[in-house]
Amino acid sequence: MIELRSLTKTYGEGQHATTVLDSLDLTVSPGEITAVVGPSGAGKSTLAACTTLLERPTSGAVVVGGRDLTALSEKDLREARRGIGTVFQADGLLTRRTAAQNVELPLKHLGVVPAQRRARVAELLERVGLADKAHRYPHELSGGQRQRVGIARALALRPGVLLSDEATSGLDPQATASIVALLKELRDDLQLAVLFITHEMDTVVAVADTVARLDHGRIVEHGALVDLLHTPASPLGRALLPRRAHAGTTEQGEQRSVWVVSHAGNRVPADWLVRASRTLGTDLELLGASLSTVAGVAVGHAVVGAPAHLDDDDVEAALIGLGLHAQREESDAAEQRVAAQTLEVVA
Ligand SMILES: Nc1ncnc2c1ncn2[C@@H]1O[C@H](COP(=O)(O)OP(=O)(O)OP(=O)(O)O)[C@@H](O)[C@H]1O
Repeated sequence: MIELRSLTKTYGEGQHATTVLDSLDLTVSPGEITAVVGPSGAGKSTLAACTTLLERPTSGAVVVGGRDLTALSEKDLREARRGIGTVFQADGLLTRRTAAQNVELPLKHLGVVPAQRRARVAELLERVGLADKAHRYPHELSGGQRQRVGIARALALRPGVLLSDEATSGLDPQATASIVALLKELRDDLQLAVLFITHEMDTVVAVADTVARLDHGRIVEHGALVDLLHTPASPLGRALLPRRAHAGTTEQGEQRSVWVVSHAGNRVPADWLVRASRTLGTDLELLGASLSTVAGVAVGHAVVGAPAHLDDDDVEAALIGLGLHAQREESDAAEQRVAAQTLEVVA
């Protein structure tokens, strides 16, 4: 478990002081992946650096396994840091060492005897699916494989916490998916607490149990991924599953009302569109959808067009009656507002 308590980082002094992390509180429990997202300059890198105490926080506590790292002497801190494994965007592997030798490094530094080192390295490479690549050099591995070696190395000293700072950024979708699957396996098998810092919203939806949005050094939104995706009013939920704008007229020029529909829970019948159309006595039109299953729960939204002659209250009642959230899009301006909000979060 890792707890950041009232973490504050201020650079400079007096008039020139800039507070980059502002009394930030965040807890990641064992067996949980928490993603931290936020626009450029929000403080994500500073958060990563302060979590490992590579940067000293100005105030606040970083508690790992019950110990406040900020209160330790340099010697004790070196030892306590072993509780946090780190993986960064640049894999940081030594180019003239093989995968096995790279994974072995932290064990060597710690003075683990050779026979034990070999056994542990073999176990770690097996764990990340690279047992057959032990003697390859980094340039002989793909980006995703190099990142797996980095993860194996981060796990060498059996940390309880894994800090991933943009570890999947720059990887292709397939490699990202394989790293995401590996992190989930490690979360479950080793009960790791994973702090996953990223700017990639797709990856957040694939990997996170909980999500925190960082803005100007503060956590401005925080919750279970599924809850955020089920809350149409949540800027983070919208940024995680952005929607496209749809016109208020059909291709034939007929007026229609446009509704954004999302699952309010898990009890929505699969044929909701057919049922709502039947209730209203006319076909609703599916204009777009972004639906998926996260942790066994249907999430996402659909955009539905209804003929203009229908009463808004009737359309809303038909959709809500099926366990859906339904919100009528008022105008193009409303869409632009949503798009702007989404960009603000993602940018
Ligand atoms: N050493 C420093 N001295 C002064 N200001 C700094 C220092 N390091 C970072 N900052 C400022 O802190 C703010 C947050 O920077 P940080 O790199 O943590 O953001 P970020 O969310 O990681 O951004 P990005 O996604 O672009 O990497 C920025 O405004 C940056 O200019």
